[in-house]
Amino acid sequence: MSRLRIFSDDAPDVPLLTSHDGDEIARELATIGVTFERWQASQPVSPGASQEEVIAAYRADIDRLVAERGFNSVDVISIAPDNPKREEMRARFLDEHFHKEDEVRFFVAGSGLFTLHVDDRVYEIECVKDDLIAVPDGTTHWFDMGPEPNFVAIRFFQQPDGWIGHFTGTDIAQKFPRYGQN
Ligand SMILES: CSCCC(=O)/C(O)=C/O
Ligand SMILES: [Fe+2]
Ligand code: NI
Repeated sequence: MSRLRIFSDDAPDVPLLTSHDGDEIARELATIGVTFERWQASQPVSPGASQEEVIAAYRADIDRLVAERGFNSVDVISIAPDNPKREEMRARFLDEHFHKEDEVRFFVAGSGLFTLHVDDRVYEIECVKDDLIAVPDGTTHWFDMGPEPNFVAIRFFQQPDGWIGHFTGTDIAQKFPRYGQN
């Protein structure tokens, strides 16, 4: 189940709000310019589906988003718990960073934990199957796929070079819960 927790950035142990309600999550995130939606596949997506099959199942929503936001490319990233590179893949996103484009991800399967740092608040969002999150460019954040990562996600890119992270050098991400800690 999707979950939003909001913290003060100096109190990682005490959530100010916890919600599993999709409409409430969308409302809270909209206050910081983040879009949260739930999408339904137009046809079943089997566990071993190709990129093309995954994209075809969400074609209408993908086309809508591309028309609204002008993306240049769309790809599918997939990681299983036995991936031999899982530790380095996890580590890549664990520290606070931002992008010079919106970070837009749709979870076709599995889950992951996005944490956004906006002003003096921290917004932790557990995204699960069917969740779309769009984080505005410049928003400082980190992402934890957990020690046994398991997700398939569609990524949308505006810039031609794909994923580029700008790391802030802070240690705030280490002070907040890792995925699955609570
Ligand atoms: C679900 S893909 C997430 C990894 C990523 O691209 C990123 O920038 C996390 O912050
Ligand atoms: Fe990111
Ligand atoms: Ni709960």
